[in-house]
Amino acid sequence: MGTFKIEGGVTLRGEVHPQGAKNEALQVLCAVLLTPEKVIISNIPDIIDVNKLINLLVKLGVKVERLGANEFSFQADELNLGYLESEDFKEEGKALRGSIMLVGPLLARFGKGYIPKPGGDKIGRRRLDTHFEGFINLGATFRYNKEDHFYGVEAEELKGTYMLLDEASVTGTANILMAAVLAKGTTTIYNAACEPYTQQLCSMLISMGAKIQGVGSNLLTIEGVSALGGCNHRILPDMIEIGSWIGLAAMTQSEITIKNVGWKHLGLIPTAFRKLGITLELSGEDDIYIPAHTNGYEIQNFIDGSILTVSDAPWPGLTPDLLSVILVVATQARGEILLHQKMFESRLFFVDKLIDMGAKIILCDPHRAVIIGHDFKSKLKATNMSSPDIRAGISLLIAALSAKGTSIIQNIDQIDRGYERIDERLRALGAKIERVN
Ligand SMILES: CC(=O)N[C@H]1[C@@H](OP(=O)(O)OP(=O)(O)OC[C@H]2O[C@@H](n3ccc(=O)[nH]c3=O)[C@H](O)[C@@H]2O)O[C@H](CO)[C@@H](O)[C@@H]1O
Ligand SMILES: C=C(OP(=O)(O)O)C(=O)O
Repeated sequence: MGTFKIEGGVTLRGEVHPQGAKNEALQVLCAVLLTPEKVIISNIPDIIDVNKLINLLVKLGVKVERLGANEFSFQADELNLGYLESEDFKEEGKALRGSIMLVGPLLARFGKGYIPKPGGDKIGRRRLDTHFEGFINLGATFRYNKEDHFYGVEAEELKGTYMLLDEASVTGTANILMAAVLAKGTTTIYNAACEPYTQQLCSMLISMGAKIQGVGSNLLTIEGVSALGGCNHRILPDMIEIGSWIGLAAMTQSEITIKNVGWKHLGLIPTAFRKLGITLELSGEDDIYIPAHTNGYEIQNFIDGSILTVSDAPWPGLTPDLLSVILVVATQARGEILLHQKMFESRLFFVDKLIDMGAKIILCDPHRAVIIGHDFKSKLKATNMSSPDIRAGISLLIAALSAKGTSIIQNIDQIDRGYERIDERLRALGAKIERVN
């Protein structure tokens, strides 16, 4: 596991180009299994999780060709389904959360889909009921081997039906959708997740020949077709990375322009940062300009004067993946905030490290923290820390960049899982960051 050494307190300046969205990439890469024809995907981020998934596709027999730095073609015309029952798959398949979405397309096209309990961030319980209940509704039989945590679904034929999901699971909706596009008849998925990731998956599937209505809403109607064809698909900019750059600019009091952000797909993200008092402007065609916050930033209260609460919610609510960044940015704001991470129960424990660095935070319970900002009157102190999950990792990195002195962050694979060449891109803005060992 690698380590970052960061000399904090340096003001940054310049332009950044966001990478393609990790969570969309994981969905659309799985969708290549739905057709024997060639699928070309561009703007694929070069990050650990995505590369692991591409590697799994290769092992499954998908022909993968690199066409450019972030562009690949995929052809799933001769698959080696025996790989699904191998020991290697049991190991490799659990290395990331996104691998769970291999199941839906495999079930739809080949009548069987298997997966070891997938990994991903250790941020609380991450159940898979929604996924498998969806497949069962479509007519699949389900089995689970408790000893080696191996899941399987099989079906001779999938039949469309109405289903109301028990929660608007992002990967669950994508998985069921990819099964339903090749099912017989009409499937209706109510309480579907509608994040831009899933909207993009829908638009890719439609260009492959799928019939889907309700894209962008929580009611998807899918009329099954007998086969899908190839397509070209471009992944959106990563909205979580964009939010991370906004937070980093504010906290390091740096002037930064984020290029080609896909503003109309950012939902409440700009609003959430503005509520913290951060100035950000849509500039040029589709860029975000953040001026240097030399006078700090002041958290707004609610209209009635009560303390601002920022909480997550399924889309179009605020994504849970940005709350850790918002939390760290609040440690230098003028004012107080209550941060409520509703979805995950273990995502806030990294605040201990921020408290060690001098941040004023009260962790009320695993889901809620009160943050009292320093208004830059006192800087965070550099320290040694380890990245527990991807978003806590980037938040600790932002804290280290704004802190006084030299910090060490271990376990940076957690950051590399989701942020492409982050150290290189930070250095281009003037940051003093090195990858040591
Ligand atoms: C690879 C990928 O795409 N990962 C994302 C995906 O994970 P993933 O698809 O695994 O997350 P889910 O949407 O299934 O659920 C996340 C958590 O939120 C809870 N939950 C979910 C829906 C709901 O309406 N209410 C509720 O409380 C679930 O019980 C679970 O604990 O979505 C999460 C929620 O946006 C993000 O954090 C992850 O980055
Ligand atoms: C939780 C996340 O990722 P994953 O679902 O892949 O663990 C994330 O991207 O913040």
